[in-house]
Amino acid sequence: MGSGVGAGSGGMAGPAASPRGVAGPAASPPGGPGSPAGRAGVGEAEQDRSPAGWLSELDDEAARRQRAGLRRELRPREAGDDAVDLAGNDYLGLSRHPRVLAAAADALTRYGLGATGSRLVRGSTAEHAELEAGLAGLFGSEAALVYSSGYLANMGAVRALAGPGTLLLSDAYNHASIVDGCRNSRAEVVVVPHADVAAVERTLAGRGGRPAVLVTESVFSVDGDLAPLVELHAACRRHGALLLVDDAHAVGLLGPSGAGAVAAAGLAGAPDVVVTATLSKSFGAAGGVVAGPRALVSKLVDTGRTFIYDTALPPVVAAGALAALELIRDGDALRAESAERAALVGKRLVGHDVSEPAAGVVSVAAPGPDEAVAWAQACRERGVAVGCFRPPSTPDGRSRLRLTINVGVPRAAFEEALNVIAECAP
Ligand SMILES: Cc1ncc(COP(=O)(O)O)c(C=O)c1O
Repeated sequence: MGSGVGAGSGGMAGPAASPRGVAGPAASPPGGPGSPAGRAGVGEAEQDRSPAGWLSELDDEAARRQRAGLRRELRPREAGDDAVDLAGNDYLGLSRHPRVLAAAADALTRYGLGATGSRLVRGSTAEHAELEAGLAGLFGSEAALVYSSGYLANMGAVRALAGPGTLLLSDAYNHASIVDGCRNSRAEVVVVPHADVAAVERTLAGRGGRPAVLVTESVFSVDGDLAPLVELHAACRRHGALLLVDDAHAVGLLGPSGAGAVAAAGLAGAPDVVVTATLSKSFGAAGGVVAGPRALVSKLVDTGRTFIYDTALPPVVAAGALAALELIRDGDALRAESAERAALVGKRLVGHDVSEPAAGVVSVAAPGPDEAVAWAQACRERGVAVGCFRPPSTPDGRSRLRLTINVGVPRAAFEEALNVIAECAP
């Protein structure tokens, strides 16, 4: 494995779970199985193999994570939680849209709660097929395949495109699901500096006849910046490499009819571009998708382990996502509102280092991790939920609040929330 992919996945330290998978040196929880720290606590002396010994080892690991500031807390959200949501990913507010709920309720009575089996056994319904056709239409691809999560879609797509003998380039800020897909592929993985076209070009120039694939997010999940897709694609074309783009944070918000950043870049349907996305953000639902050539989808159905050996997305969710897809296609007004609100953040938080939002994610830099935590906590106490990111979820020196634009929040409440943030983050 090349440099960097071993840096870890799913690192998170703040109150909110990190959507990012590669986050610098400490991203792998210390004490993880097989890690030096994990072994150190057991000691060089005889290891206690009894159940009690194992439990005490787990306690030791937890204590080490506590000391390193890596304990995470699950905070159940109650149905009536009236915090203004600037932390979730329900960008278009569709998770509660009446048409989405009606479609899901109807499917619930027809199919019951679960899919009852994997897609190839009992889990495929007309709703899945319709959703796949609709998503292929949205992305302008020949075909699309729905997964039970975006995580599994990314794992499956990377594995299908890259294997032993492939040179796999992965942006340094890619999501954990991509990082894990890279590890799982057994390709030679090179982590390229974030959004660095020249580094991609240089790395591809050294591929020496091997098949090569570049994988990147479009809109990055923490800072909300947009990868230079046109330039990255041109570099890939020059070197005969494939481009795999995770459009999770752009679908619904960017591009014609909300088709995403790949479509906005004029790359929809390009034969050397594959798109993945999740239905858990703008769709307000759950599930993931891989969109690309029919031959790729056929390979995924025949051989993709994260597709074949996983219980299907529940039909109730597929039906809700299908209704959300229609709303996304007709959602120009929602997209305009989202863009307006995103632009408002920088204007209201004057004096702060606010990122230039490409879509629905805006980050506000904090001087350090303690300030980021204190700001987020103060906001929460005043009824505003914001994301808080600090190392190891972010690189050192890049602690920040992550604000997401949810147009389901009434405009007045959103604007008042910005005032609260300005006061809580002096
Ligand atoms: C960029 C990106 N890709 C993939 C995923 C995984 O999607 P899902 O939550 O549907 O598994 C996420 C979610 O956090 C994400 O932010």
